[in-house]
Amino acid sequence: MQALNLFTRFAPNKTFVALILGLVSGLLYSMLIPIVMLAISTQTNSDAMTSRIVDVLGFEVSNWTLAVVFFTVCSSIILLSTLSEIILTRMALDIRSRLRRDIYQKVQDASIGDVDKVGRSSLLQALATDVPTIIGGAQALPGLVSNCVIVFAMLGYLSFLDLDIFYFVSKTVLCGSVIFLVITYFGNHYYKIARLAQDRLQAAFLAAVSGVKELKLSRKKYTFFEQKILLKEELEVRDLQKKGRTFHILANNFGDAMFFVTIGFISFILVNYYHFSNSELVAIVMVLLYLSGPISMILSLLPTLSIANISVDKLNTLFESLPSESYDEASDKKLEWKSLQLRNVEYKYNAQGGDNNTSDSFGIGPIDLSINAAEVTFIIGGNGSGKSTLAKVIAQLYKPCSGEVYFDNELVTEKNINTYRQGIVTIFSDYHLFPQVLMDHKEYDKEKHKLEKHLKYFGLEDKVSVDDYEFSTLDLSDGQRRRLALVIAMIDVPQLYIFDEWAADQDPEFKRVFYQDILPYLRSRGSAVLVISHDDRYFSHADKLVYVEDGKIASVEYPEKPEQLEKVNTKKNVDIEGIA
Ligand SMILES: Nc1ncnc2c1ncn2[C@@H]1O[C@H](COP(=O)(O)OP(=O)(O)OP(=O)(O)O)[C@@H](O)[C@H]1O
Repeated sequence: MQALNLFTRFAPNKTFVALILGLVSGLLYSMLIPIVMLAISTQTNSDAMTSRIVDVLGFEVSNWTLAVVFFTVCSSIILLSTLSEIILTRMALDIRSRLRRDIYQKVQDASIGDVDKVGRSSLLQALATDVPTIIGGAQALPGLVSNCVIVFAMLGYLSFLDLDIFYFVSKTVLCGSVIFLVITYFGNHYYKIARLAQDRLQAAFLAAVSGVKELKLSRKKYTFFEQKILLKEELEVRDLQKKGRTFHILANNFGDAMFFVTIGFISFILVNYYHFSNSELVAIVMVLLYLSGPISMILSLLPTLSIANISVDKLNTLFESLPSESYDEASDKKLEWKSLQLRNVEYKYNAQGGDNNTSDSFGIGPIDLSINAAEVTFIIGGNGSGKSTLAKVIAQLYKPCSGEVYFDNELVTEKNINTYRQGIVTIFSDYHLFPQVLMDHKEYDKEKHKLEKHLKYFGLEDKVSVDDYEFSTLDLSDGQRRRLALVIAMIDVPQLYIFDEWAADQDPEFKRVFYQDILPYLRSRGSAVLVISHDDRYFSHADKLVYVEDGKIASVEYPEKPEQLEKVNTKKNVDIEGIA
């Protein structure tokens, strides 16, 4: 029923209409047999028949009134099923799009820590598997309703034909349903485990794609990875789904078999105990045969709905793992500040629970630190000392477990965090380059020229151009990609820049340009600039040097400025001031 709840939540009107259409078409379908039976039974009265024969387009039509009713019902069924199919397809597409949008939104609103914990593979699997499975369930629903209506109406008609046979068939259907549900339960159980295994398979596949170079260069590693990880998950999913599907097929066929046994039992055994007239027996068997179609439909649709329910459960769990971290709708208005202060701030990975919640998970703090506008602060320290973690707390991407963050005198809360984030631009080591310029039309027209100047300044003008919001290519060297990221970052004038080892893969010339030209330039525009660096040669260019050791601030220094900064321009000799 989770699937039905989801549909009524996302598309209440369409779900309602689709169910009503299913119900009405079920009722109409169930009218066909009584109409035909009535037509046949009236044929026995030949006088009445002769009087009712009408000539239509050269054909003799007996029982004219019933014929009109029959064709009206048939045309209504065709009309309703066409309408229902259109509504259903549109509803399915609506729900699919809503579910996908909900997933995008959840990822956007959740904390980085939660998104990391859930992982790319689970999110992709939700999009690739759960959403289509739920849509399959949505499409099965009206068919299920209409077939249930046919079954109930036909059972009603059977009770009118013969009460004893009705009781017999009802009891058989009830017993059959219980056994069917028990067998289906086992099928669902395997599908549930298979669904969890699919997440692991997706993770393994992503690893195989990301690590294709490493695996290609080592047959030994590839064999181990393929046999022990990728194929292990692949075969597990396959085997679990096979078991699940087998139980579902058994349940379906058991249902069908039960039904045929019932018809046979009535036709060959019960007839000997009850005295039916020939026409009664024909009517009963016709009703039973007619019932077999809808019952078989219900039996095949129920597993589809059960699997859709498993996916709804999975999606709900995913959504619960991605709670919204703030209720602040970021405003476009930039909040200006002169100083960002961390007071007694602590952050610990996996602090909110989860499988990896071990007491020895890494944490930083308690930390007291100020980052000031128009100041270049370097964060330095050994590998794994917590520099990037600290930078992510400063960027308001990681929420401190304790302590407070202030922008000037304003405390960061769930109400204002998104707005403060709008004034921060970062290039972390796992930065992402979008192939498009993410600006609206007005801003793009205004900034395009500046973008082109920046590309030239960074020596990229022969490599990348921008046309109609699109970069011509992102197939660049690592150093060039980072330069392109900086080109984009510099378009804006944010309150705070954070660069995490930006210069690590730059050639010596661009390293110098970064430390000696770019950082002072960004500072001169009034931004606070935070740089994580291992380039000790340039530490003297910082206004403030924060040394981090084992998640804590070991020292803060204010280096003497070198008297004469070596002024070096890019290959194209464009002055940094010229790019503004
Ligand atoms: N997503 C994560 N989940 C759990 N622990 C993490 C995560 N990212 C980093 N860590 C832990 O935090 C520690 C500090 O990592 P961090 O990236 O902050 O170090 P760093 O000082 O920037 O190192 P480097 O100079 O090598 O970039 C690491 O030792 C690692 O164990």
